[in-house]
Amino acid sequence: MPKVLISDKLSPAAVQIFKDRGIDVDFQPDLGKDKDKLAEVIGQYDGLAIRSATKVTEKILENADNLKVIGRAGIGVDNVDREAASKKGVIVMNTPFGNMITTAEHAIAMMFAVARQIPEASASTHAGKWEKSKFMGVELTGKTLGVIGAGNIGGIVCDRARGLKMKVVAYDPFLSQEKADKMGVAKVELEELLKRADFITLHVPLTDQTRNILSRENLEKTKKGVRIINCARGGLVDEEALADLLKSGHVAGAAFDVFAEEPAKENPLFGLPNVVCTPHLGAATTEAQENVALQVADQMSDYLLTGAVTNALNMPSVTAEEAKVMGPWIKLSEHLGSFIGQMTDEPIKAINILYDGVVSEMNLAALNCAVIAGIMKRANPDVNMVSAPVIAAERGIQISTTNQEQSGVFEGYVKVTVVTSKFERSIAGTVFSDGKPRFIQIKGINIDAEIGQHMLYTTNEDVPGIIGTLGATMGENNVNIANFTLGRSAIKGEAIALLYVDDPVPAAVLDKLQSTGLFQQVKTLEFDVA
Ligand SMILES: NC(=O)c1ccc[n+]([C@@H]2O[C@H](COP(=O)([O-])OP(=O)(O)OC[C@H]3O[C@@H](n4cnc5c(N)ncnc54)[C@H](O)[C@@H]3O)[C@@H](O)[C@H]2O)c1
Ligand SMILES: O=C(O)CC[C@@H](O)C(=O)O
Repeated sequence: MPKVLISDKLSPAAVQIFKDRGIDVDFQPDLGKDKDKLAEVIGQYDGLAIRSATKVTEKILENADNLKVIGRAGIGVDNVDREAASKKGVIVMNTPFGNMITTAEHAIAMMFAVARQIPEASASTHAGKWEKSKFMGVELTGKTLGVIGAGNIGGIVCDRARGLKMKVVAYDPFLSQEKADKMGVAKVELEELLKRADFITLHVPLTDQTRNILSRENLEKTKKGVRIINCARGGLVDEEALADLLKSGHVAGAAFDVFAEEPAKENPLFGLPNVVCTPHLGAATTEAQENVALQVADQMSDYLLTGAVTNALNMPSVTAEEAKVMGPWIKLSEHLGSFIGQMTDEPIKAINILYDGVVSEMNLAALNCAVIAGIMKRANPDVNMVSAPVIAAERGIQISTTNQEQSGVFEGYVKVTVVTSKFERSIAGTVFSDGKPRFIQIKGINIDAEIGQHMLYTTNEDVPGIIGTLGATMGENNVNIANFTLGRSAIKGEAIALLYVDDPVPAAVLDKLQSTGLFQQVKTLEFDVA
């Protein structure tokens, strides 16, 4: 039974889902804050469900020998070392939609709060003062809202702001003109947004491109009296520069939910007038927390129990239905990769994968991962479909794919070709109606080989006596043959044999075959047929 650790304060709904799905779950909501303890226990778990308090560092991952999936109940995964997770073969998934409405509403609430100085007016009223003239606000109607990042949350903010009769301008290099028109927003460059906006709200992830996007220089380009809202990530705005501009009166107000350092105990913005701050509450509603907890528990359970992949950031998605239909093709792809990997001692420069017929309509991204994993396992048996593409990219291996309509007698097949500086090698395979993968072509020679755990591959010139020699040598050495497949390029041309045997062929038997002088190549192969 797979075992999952919940190391942050997730809604109890998640615990119930895991239990209902037959997963053993440990709910330890404060463990995420104790990195030493987490590193000590993580090795026991197949899954880790988190919010933002748990930091999944390279060091934690080093100890996570059984971990298969990390599920973030939320959107931002900046608390997970994704690169280290990918290299370790651990899927990282998030719940991109569960808290988007709640967070967008928080941004709108922050905009109202800063426009009307509600927190300060409330504190003053609580204190028995009646300072009516002190808290003069501004209307939102007719004002221009500048939205930086018009994705899921930014898109909802645009929609709500239009409902408030604001003019909306959006800066997002990935927003198409068509989508902007549909949303009723003006797509602008950042410079123009800075010049035009009365309010600016940020909804981008923190990346190398967005870090400090509101730098001192950019803040100085804003309209005098602008108000700035950040409910996305700390680090997007130069907080020192913003504090200076608030003090000088250039910026009229700011509303921040996220800070460069969190938990924020000290910050240049703290204590300044008309700065509204909340402690990263963007996603903190009952509805959103329930949504993300249910989603993350379902997604993680699906993966651990069926292999279905949803909302993964380091692996193509595979639905439960696809996982079922594609299972044998994924296995075949891994075997094809494994054959090539075991046969190739040279550094690989490129991998070309051809998908023909029925398989060309499947989820090719997942099949590619399986081929690459099969190839890479030769060098590192711990490689899986998540880590293999990362390792291949690190090694500069070019991956290309072609898909074509059914071209021959098979309903579909996969052909893998690797290119090294010395040669090209290819192998093709298919899945028969019994759901069993078969090799159907090696080096352009047609065969029909069942795939077993232990196999022997030989190449030779097509002359009489080869079958007898192979059979007799195996028999004399007590190696039982389960299946024997032959193929040749032409009469007296190049010939190959694939033997599926019950036990690994001992090295002494390989030497004996080599010493006959009949074979160009004699090679044992192992396949993970489980
Ligand atoms: N405060 C909170 O509690 C809270 C809750 C949820 C999400 N968030 C954060 O909100 C942010 C946005 O989340 P989302 O779900 O809308 O993400 P999203 O991926 O749907 O949208 C992000 C948008 O940013 C755009 N973008 C990327 N790079 C850009 C750049 N250099 N300049 C301009 N635009 C760029 C993308 O094209 C995309 O449209 C994330 O950082 C997320 O972590 C915060
Ligand atoms: O879990 C939270 O409270 C914050 C979540 C938020 O930052 C997110 O990126 O989804």
